[in-house]
Amino acid sequence: MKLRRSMMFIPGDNAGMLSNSYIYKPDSVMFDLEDAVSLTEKDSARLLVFNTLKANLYTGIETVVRINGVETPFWEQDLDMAVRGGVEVIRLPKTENVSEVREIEKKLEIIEKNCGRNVGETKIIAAIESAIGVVNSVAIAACTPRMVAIALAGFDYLVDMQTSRSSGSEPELFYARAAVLHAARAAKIDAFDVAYGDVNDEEGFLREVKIAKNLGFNGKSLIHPRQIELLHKAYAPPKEAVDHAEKVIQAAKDAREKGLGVVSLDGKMIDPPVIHEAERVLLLAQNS
Ligand SMILES: CC(=O)SCCNC(=O)CCNC(=O)[C@H](O)C(C)(C)COP(=O)(O)OP(=O)(O)OC[C@H]1O[C@@H](n2cnc3c(N)ncnc32)[C@H](O)[C@@H]1OP(=O)(O)O
Ligand SMILES: O=C([O-])CC(=O)C(=O)O
Ligand SMILES: [Mg+2]
Repeated sequence: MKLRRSMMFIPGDNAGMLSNSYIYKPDSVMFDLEDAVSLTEKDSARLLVFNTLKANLYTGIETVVRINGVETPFWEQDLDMAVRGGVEVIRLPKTENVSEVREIEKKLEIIEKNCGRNVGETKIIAAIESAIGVVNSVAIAACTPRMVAIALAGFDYLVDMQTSRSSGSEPELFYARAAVLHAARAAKIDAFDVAYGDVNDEEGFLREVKIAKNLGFNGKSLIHPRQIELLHKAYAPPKEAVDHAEKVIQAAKDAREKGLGVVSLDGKMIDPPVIHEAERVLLLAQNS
């Protein structure tokens, strides 16, 4: 089980941020070659990100590269560089349908073979940034074992929907959040909520984190290190939940040692999903 609460964007052309952001300890870092990088900087950013990956600075932090979309002239070079650099996950922006993922998969397989990596080793996260992406998200989430998560990307999505962010309960994101989350859960993969753009608005950020957490998202895409600790704290399980999870794991262990198939705790049956949830709670507690 892997924690994916915080995935922090780092612009791929910012050498300073690329070289020291491991200090902030997000669960994942996302080196961006897409919208954070201007057209004139695409080539130099690609090289900078390659050197960053090769330098192995981000031990214990999942590395993700957001490549440019398959409709651009950049994506094949982005993919080649990222895989050769040893990236763990490719984030595909503005994903609209399964055929785009298939194109990425085909190319990934060739690059992995060429550079001696295991075929299938490079994972994919599809970012859903449009109405058509939301509609197709069930198929996108389930289309390949490489897919480890899908992410809702609120900025582009709301432009496509011809609306903008409100504050409060954000009805404009409700359908997309619920749809993307169901697609992820049906495919048994992780789900990321939208990035929050106002890095100085702690209250607004936490309000949004609460919505995402209560709906069931694993975490959020982030754009500033200040958001990491706030997010991790909000996802920390309460003490009662941790105590209960410890009891569940102990009861399961005792039953296994006694050779019992059925586990019970305080008269209640403990089944595999309950044990799985207890493991998740303990993992969150250990890392918050
Ligand atoms: C719609 C989309 O596509 S969103 C995804 C693409 N966007 C991005 O990638 C943007 C990522 N974020 C950023 O570039 C920045 O946070 C900005 C531009 C929003 C604000 O940057 P700043 O004004 O420098 O913020 P601030 O002064 O508060 O930064 C404090 C420190 O955090 C660092 N920092 C800020 N954001 C980041 C980040 N995303 N990653 C790593 N370090 C960061 C700064 O370098 C600075 O470090 P220092 O103290 O060592 O100098
Ligand atoms: O992918 C993201 O989280 C950010 C983004 O591009 C968007 O919201 O349009
Ligand atoms: Mg976008």
